[in-house]
Amino acid sequence: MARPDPADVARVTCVGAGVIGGGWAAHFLARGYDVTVWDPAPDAEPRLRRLVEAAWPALTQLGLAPGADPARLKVAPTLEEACAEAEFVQESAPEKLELKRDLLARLDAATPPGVVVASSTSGYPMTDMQTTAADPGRLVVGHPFNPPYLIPLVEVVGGERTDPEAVAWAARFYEAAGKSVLTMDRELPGFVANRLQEALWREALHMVANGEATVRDIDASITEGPGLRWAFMGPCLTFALAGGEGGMAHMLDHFGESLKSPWTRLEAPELDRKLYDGMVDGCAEAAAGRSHADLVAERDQGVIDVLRATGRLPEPPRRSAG
Ligand SMILES: NC(=O)C1=CN([C@@H]2O[C@H](COP(=O)(O)OP(=O)(O)OC[C@H]3O[C@@H](n4cnc5c(N)ncnc54)[C@H](O)[C@@H]3O)[C@@H](O)[C@H]2O)C=CC1
Ligand SMILES: C[N+](C)(C)CC(=O)CC(=O)[O-]
Repeated sequence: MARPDPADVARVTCVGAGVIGGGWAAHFLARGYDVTVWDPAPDAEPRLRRLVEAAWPALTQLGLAPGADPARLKVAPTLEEACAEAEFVQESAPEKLELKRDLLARLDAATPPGVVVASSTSGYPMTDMQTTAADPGRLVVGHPFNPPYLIPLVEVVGGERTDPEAVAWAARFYEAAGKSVLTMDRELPGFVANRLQEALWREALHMVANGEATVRDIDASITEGPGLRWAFMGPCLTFALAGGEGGMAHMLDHFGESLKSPWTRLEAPELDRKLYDGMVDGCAEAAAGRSHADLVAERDQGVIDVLRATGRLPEPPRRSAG
């Protein structure tokens, strides 16, 4: 078994180098790891290097590990070469169940025995993805949030055939890599945060589909409203304060009944052409001329400012992982 101590990992492999795989690569590079990436798309490498370059100013503000350098990013020509010396593998391929199943089995075959392989899946239970791997025991979910180089949370959970030791190892590894870990002891599609986000998202889509609110209204209702509180106090404690000095007990006595009135729609709306175009056009209008790169820079600075303002800037890494 070639599973190093989580704090001693020096070489990480990222498979799939899109929004999330590229974001993971930037995070691990900034934390001083040697990062090898494999992605089958012909344009993957220039896309990845652009993403890392765009992320680096934010990462520099947060503090780089000694020796951290984008030059320590290597792009491998094959999956097998990418995994041959990996001490940890993060899979971030498209969210398609069959693809994940096949890919995780290939990663398992190509990675040294015992090394943990984590999937970035947004919601598939590992039990459904680990069905064809020869060693399903080392396969875990490590669900990040975009961008993984700034949002601390990663949700960690195993499947029915995952070795609990691999789950515990992954949690310790992510902590050593500067993440904030929520370890789940059972599987739940969508884990914790995406179940919450999806409920809100379904409702947003219904409101746009029905012409009840615009994309701008929906975004402003969060950024000018509950989003300000959620950055530092979750929905439960926030609502406990809605009960005044009576706290959550008074909140439930007062507003419990209204939960039964049909405020929200739990069925997803049909994603027809009209809704699709309404969301795409609404977002273009809300962007108000800002390019994708502008929005990424604005978001990155915003996250750093919120972390700083709420006293949660991560400790800068003190030593190189390599
Ligand atoms: N976009 C997001 O906000 C988040 C996405 N995730 C999860 O991360 C994973 C990746 O999503 P994104 O980065 O958004 O997708 P993406 O579409 O930006 O990137 C996917 C990458 O995978 C590559 N790819 C295609 N086939 C592949 C294969 N067979 N093996 C390896 N790589 C392959 C593509 O070339 C592409 O570069 C998904 O499981 C998704 O659910 C998790 C958290 C947030
Ligand atoms: C859109 N998404 C469901 C893929 C988002 C996530 O999984 C987490 C995030 O970054 O919000």
